[in-house]
Amino acid sequence: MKVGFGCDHVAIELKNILKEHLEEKGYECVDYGAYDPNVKVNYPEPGLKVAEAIMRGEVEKGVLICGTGIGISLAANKVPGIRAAVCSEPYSAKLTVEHNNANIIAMGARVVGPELAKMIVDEFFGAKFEGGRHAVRVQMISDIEEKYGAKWHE
Ligand SMILES: O=C(CO)[C@H](O)[C@H](O)[C@H](O)COP(=O)(O)O
Repeated sequence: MKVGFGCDHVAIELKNILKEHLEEKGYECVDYGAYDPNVKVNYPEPGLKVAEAIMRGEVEKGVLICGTGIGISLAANKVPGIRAAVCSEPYSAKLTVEHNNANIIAMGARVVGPELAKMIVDEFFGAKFEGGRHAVRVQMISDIEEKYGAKWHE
């Protein structure tokens, strides 16, 4: 599976740790920045890049990291079809795939340490969407996007 990574300048170290962690497990990781901790990057930029990469089919899922994981996920979720979930523990990371069919996991470099972050991504990428009643609810989220005229386009 190809995974897109994005972060702002405060989360580069954790991004690199998680990239290496997933690459050791056989995932192909595509890095959409930020790259240099000394160059400030506004979190909506990487959030948008990874979200659009998923919608274009360049990568299958994404990992987004900023100080809290919140801002970067808010940006990504503005792209129709994106379901980015901020998780600070593994249980939610598993359930957000099983129940919400999340395609991006977001977390905060100022919130979780590297070992917990690895557990979070392991649960996220190891989980499978359960469909059934959950598919009805995920479709309702898509219906809200459509109600307000949000449609994915290049
Ligand atoms: O988590 C955040 C946004 O959702 C943090 O506010 C940013 O990552 C952080 O603020 C960026 O670092 P800065 O030095 O405060 O610009």
